[in-house]
Amino acid sequence: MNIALLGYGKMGKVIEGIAIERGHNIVLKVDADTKSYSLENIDVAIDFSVPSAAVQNISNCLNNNVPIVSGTTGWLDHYNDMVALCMERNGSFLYASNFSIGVNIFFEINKKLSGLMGTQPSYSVAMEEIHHTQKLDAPSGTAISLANDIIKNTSYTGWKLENPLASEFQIVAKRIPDVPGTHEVIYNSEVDSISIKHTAHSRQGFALGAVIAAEWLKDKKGVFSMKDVLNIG
Ligand SMILES: NC(=O)c1ccc[n+]([C@@H]2O[C@H](COP(=O)([O-])OP(=O)(O)OC[C@H]3O[C@@H](n4cnc5c(N)ncnc54)[C@H](O)[C@@H]3O)[C@@H](O)[C@H]2O)c1
Ligand SMILES: O=C(O)C1=N[C@H](C(=O)O)CCC1
Repeated sequence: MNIALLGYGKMGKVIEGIAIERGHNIVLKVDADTKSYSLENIDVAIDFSVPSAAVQNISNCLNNNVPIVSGTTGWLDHYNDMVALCMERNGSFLYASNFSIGVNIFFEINKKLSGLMGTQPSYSVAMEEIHHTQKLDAPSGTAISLANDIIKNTSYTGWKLENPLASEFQIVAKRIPDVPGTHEVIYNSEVDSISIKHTAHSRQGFALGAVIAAEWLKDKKGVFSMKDVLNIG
């Protein structure tokens, strides 16, 4: 496949290596200083850029009939607009807050556990996410995905980074040098606690998942997530 990388930072570079290993060509790299570019002859674009650029990058692909895989976080207020544009253009759009297989399995465990805990009022929930110090958004996109499933399955109405209301739970976002991504969901009662935790050891899992998603999306039309690629959940 001919791949365009929209964002050539930490993730873009790891994705490049994996895509080449899997026999693909990186024919375009777009970064903050790119003045203009053409999407001609691109089979699929992969966007790992910055929150302020994601909507423009995704729209540009959809408007040029280029399938787009997006892993950028921190722009989801505009997700429904991108879904609408994809439908209007009969395009191909796949977003995932986390492309690693392990986290997508973790998402399913979180759904199951929150379903069980939803009927246990003696437990309260909290979440902790840890990432490297260059991360622009907090909490992480992955933490927001986990939180949305907890809210669906329990009586919690929302989350806050600080000072949650009684009906909300706290997401603690820590920034520590070089941490690729750790997420923990903790249920606490007077008598015990249950926690589930995912620890990424590097960016390889995110990047491999994004390339697999791009291979999967290339000849499909519609709006998808990593659940569709992995056929889980
Ligand atoms: N979904 C996942 O699995 C996953 C995994 C890791 C990171 N991420 C997300 O991916 C994004 C990128 O992460 P990173 O660690 O590579 O960050 P990074 O800061 O290392 O790289 C981002 C790159 O985007 C470039 N950029 C800025 N403006 C741009 C524009 N208009 N068009 C294209 N590129 C532009 C920057 O110059 C930079 O090189 C973040 O939002 C992060 O949260 C998602
Ligand atoms: O390094 C990052 O930034 C990451 N972002 C994603 C998120 O916000 O959940 C995935 C984990 C790494």
